[in-house]
Amino acid sequence: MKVVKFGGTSVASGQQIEKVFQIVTSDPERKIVVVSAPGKRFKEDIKVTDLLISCVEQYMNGEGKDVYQAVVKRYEEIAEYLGVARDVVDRISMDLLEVLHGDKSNPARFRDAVLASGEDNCAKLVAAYFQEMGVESSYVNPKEAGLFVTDEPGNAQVLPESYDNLRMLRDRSGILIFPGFFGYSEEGAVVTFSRGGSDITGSILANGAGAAVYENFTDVDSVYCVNPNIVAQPKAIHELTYREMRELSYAGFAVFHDEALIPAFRAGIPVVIKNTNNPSAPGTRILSERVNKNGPVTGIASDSGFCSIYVSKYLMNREVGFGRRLLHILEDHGLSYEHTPSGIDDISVILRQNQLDAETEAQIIERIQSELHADHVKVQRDLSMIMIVGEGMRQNVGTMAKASAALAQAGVNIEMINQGSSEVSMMFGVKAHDEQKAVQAIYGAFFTK
Ligand SMILES: Nc1ncnc2c1ncn2[C@@H]1O[C@H](COP(=O)(O)OP(=O)(O)O)[C@@H](O)[C@H]1O
Ligand SMILES: N[C@@H](CC(=O)OP(=O)(O)O)C(=O)O
Repeated sequence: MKVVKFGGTSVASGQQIEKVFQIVTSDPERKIVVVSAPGKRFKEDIKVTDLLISCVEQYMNGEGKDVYQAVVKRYEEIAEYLGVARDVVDRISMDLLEVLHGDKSNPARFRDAVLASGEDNCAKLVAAYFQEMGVESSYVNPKEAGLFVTDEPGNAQVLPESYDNLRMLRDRSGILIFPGFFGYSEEGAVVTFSRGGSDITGSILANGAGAAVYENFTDVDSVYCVNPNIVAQPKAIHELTYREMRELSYAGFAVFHDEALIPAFRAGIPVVIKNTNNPSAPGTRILSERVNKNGPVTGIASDSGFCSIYVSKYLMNREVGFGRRLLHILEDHGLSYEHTPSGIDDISVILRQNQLDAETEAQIIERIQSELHADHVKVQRDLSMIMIVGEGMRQNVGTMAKASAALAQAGVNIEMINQGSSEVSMMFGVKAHDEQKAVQAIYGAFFTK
């Protein structure tokens, strides 16, 4: 049995959902189908989830209804194209209106309820279409199926008991259409995963239901060794380990959510990334182990929006607890960090800069100076992190030298280097305006020579 997930681009229009139908019904093993909310139909289009975010703002501020109408229009157009009965869309528009008029006393909860409706309504529509096509199928609600999550709005994590509950899905007949992106807290509230989280739902279901494989359908033939929006027609990756993919997704490969690997990995279920628009292409397989047929580097990922807090103090190396006290200050301000490259007398803490407003920055600098007696504290904003990943890097000498030489040749100044302790990754920090140039230079050094 297979669990199959279709991303936003795969359910963006009636034409796309026809392809979904063909793909699902062409293989009797494809039994559990996870869908996202309708995504972009063309480059400048707006995803339904993004429309719903605007809807939340409009309804919180008591403004107009035009975004609500734009959301309903997306479902209307899909239903019309597919010939789905009008009352299905009427129900969708009434349900969404009810959510929008619901309790707003907890804005994060209200937001999650509205955002989750994007996938929930899409699953209802797809199930109705499959039924009209004469295929036994049903919409499955995550609460009824037992997908329970932590009560962290916009950032839920699956609760372990969900896996046993979801095993029961195996016994249901027909094709099950399951909305991605959200589950329910133990108190019964809708809570979403982080953005792109329908990938996570698919992986949880694959684990719970004991699937033989988790197929993730998107709009590219494979995972490429570099973001195709940065390098034109990059090399395709045919096989990756879970560890490589987790590092690459975490560092910027938006094609698959980094938190979606663990549930499949724990159950040893292979993940296959495939293209809805070209389903016969073999795609990319993500497995526990692979034969290393490529060079030391498997992929190069990058992401912007980071800042670093640089702290120096003479004899820092001898001061027991310095790092702990520094991180404790960040913890007090509710900040999470990504990396901590360090030297003898200095340490940098890298964070996502959207967490650090000017006021928090000033408070933190003041505390580091007064409580830790640092010699120097400096915050640098607008950094990008570039991650080079590959299982083959463990046995290879000179990867760092080759990458830094490529950056020097391209005129990119390296702000910091961190050799990942996992031994399969290394990271370079550069100024955000150098990100593309840096990725292209490293790609050139490892993949075109
Ligand atoms: N290394 C990569 N390989 C393939 N695609 C990538 C990579 N990095 C970024 N992407 C982008 O990820 C997109 C697919 O992810 P996403 O937009 O979330 O699709 P979906 O609608 O299926 O969820 C691709 O169209 C591509 O632009
Ligand atoms: N629709 C949600 C969840 C998701 O996974 O979407 P997509 O499959 O389009 O990445 C989002 O936009 O975040």
